[in-house]
Amino acid sequence: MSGKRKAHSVAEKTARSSDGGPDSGGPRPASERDARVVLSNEPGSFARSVLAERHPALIQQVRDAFPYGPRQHEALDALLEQNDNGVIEPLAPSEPGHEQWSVWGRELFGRSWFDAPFLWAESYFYRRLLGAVGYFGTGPWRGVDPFAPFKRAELRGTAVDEELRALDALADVPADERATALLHAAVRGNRADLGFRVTEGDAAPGAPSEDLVADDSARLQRLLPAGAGVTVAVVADNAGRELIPDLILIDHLLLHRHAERIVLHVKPHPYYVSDAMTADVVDCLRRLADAPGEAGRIGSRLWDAMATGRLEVLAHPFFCAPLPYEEMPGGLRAEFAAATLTILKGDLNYRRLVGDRMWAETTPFADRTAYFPGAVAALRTLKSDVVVGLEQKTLDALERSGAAWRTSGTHALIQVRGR
Ligand SMILES: O=P(O)(O)OC[C@@]1(O)O[C@H](CO)[C@@H](O)[C@@H]1O
Repeated sequence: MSGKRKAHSVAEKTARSSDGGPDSGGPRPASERDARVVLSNEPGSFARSVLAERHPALIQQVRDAFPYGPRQHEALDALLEQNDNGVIEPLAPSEPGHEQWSVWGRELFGRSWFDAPFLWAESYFYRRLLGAVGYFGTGPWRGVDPFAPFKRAELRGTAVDEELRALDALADVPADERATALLHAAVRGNRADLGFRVTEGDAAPGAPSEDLVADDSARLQRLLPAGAGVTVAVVADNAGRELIPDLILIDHLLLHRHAERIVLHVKPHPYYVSDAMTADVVDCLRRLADAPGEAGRIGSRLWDAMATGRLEVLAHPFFCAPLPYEEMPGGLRAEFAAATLTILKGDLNYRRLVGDRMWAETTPFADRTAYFPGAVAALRTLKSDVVVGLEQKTLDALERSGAAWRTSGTHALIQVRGR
């Protein structure tokens, strides 16, 4: 497993010069025609480090976390070998999702994992990992979340205790200030990404160097005036230390009538290590409700909101698909269209929202999200190369820093496109 990645400027120069394409050293293109799809075959690139370092390390962590039998170990060995040196193989016909993945992978099977689009390769890696440990099988490991130990340990940790205790002080802050604080806490919570920590280290959310490269928080709040009786969709990302602040923000929006109803979209099965499923929502609600003080009051209100339907959890299969949101199915599009605002959390959702391409960083966020039904907001810690909507002066300052600002998790953004 690697240590810290080299400063992105080295990797980026390598990546930009390697293919001689529009990204070779010059400014990145804004048009979809020219902005190349992120692949994992660029030497020194972040995407390559994920497949070459993060995935093997993750396989080892999963092996160590469970007393799997010979069958699971053999399947994990095979996945590791494929990931490192082999080619992409289709799911067995007996595997759930075989037909769908046969369509999604028809032009990629037989090619190196590194030559497939990064978004696709990573999504398929997690599907193959679940297959290897029997998650979708008919045996005793069916439905056993291979990432549950990591998510559980994080949720039970003392860091969460401290974050819950801090809510007591926040209870006395004026409501509008509290809203801004909770919005920023939800963004900082996105650093709590267990997959990210496999190679980037244990960066705690809210580190002092946290810096917003774009902040549309005021515009977001203007979209949700009190008493408007609207529905808000929240597309969750990670469980634990990200989902807790997300739920606290949701409670605030419901309590102060910034939303009459909130739909929380989670993953239908384990994904990207710490991505939240319904079981993780329940664990977080229990963690809140069992806590003393303001956290307990929040937990009780959210529990009641679930009972009355003001808070509803949905788990659409599309959230584990290797596709951009531009290709979302009609039913999900209708869900988002019915919401006054859809808030997407996290880095992967951002990549799927704007398109996993090396866009010019100043490409307007509104351009890249024009297809999305209704107003949309992204709350994201930067943990991968894709970024749009930056002002030129912000980009120049970030580039001058020479730091790996795109992938280190030290910077974040709140970007909004109104209706
Ligand atoms: O969506 P999240 O949890 O904020 O981040 C997901 C992530 O850890 O996985 C991908 C690379 O492995 C990147 O999108 C990002 O680094």
